[in-house]
Amino acid sequence: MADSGPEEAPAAGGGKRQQFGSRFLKDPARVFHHNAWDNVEWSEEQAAAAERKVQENSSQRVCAEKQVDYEINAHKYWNDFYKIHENGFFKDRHWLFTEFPELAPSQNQNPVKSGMPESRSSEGGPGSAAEQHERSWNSFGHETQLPPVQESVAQQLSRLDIGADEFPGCSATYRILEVGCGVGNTVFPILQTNNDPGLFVYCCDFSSTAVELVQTHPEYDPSRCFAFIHDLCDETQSYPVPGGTLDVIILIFVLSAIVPDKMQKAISRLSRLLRPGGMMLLRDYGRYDMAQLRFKKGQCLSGNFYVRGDGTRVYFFTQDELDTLFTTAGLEKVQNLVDRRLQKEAGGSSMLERHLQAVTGRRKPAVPTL
Ligand SMILES: C[S@@+](CC[C@H](N)C(=O)[O-])C[C@H]1O[C@@H](n2cnc3c(N)ncnc32)[C@H](O)[C@@H]1O
Repeated sequence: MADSGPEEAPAAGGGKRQQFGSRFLKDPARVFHHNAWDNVEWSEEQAAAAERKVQENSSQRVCAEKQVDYEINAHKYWNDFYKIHENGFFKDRHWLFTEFPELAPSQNQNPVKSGMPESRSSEGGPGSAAEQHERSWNSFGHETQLPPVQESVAQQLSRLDIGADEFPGCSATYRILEVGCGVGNTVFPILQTNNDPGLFVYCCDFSSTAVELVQTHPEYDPSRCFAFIHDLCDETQSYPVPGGTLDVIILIFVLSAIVPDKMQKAISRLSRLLRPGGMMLLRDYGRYDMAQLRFKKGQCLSGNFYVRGDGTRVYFFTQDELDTLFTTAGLEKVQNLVDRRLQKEAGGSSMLERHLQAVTGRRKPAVPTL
């Protein structure tokens, strides 16, 4: 599996790594001195070549019958992915805390809140193709004894024997939810790094195999974390927290995995879980990422949406599209950036990789009702 996940660039002056990396290519003759450069712009010819490549690989679409299969069995394709790869991809997320300082310790400036939200929204109440994946994930060991993760959130909550006004993490003062958490490559670094006693981390994925791997991780601690199975496109499933109670929602390479016409509703539902001033953090594939350029004819589902050889799907965003999705969901833009990295390939040729770094957030305070 090729790994185009962000690497650590040495910091300017030997200090802390700067946001989005700081190894800039000032002298083109030095391009082969390092295997990655930050913030490299394409020439007009390169941009035109990328556009041609996408036109070419989009010219033949996957048939309707297969498209339906990829949609209704999406969770099964991801289960198969995790059954094959388990948690075997290792890459430390050094960029997590530099690019998303909201996840680092000492972010909990909120006055101690009661467990209950200001208001409840309708969300409330407990209620190998692998090489085509252009990034890799952290590796975590796990034990073999598995908890009953096939049960719904409601069943898990009833097993916890909590009342209707209580929910996991209800006494926490800083609540983070990661959606599409996979095997916990973001969740565990947060739990390891952020020792705020008021922190509680929720994480979900629609792959039961992935959630099992999180729940059986040796560092999974139910007093600090709640992992559950959840399909972010399923409007009939509720989240295990009331509306308006989350400080941060994280989406890392997950929005791109869902069908584009379900994205807006998914983001809008999530937005309602944020407290006023809460943040939604997203990192995902950008348009013309080299992963997009590498797709072959016959793998395109719809514009800029493709299926990999293992049946998992991926969309490539523009900044404007993300801006519309987030602002329509009632969020105000804090930051929306493209991370442009030039990665030198083993063969010597080089390509540009773009990962969108869109940090768009701060839910507007609710309009007071008369
Ligand atoms: C590319 S992986 C990223 C995993 C994780 N965020 C990370 O960066 O390690 C995409 C993840 O999204 C999950 N996913 C895809 N569609 C989903 C959906 N509709 N609801 C919940 N999770 C979904 C997949 O199971 C998979 O774990």
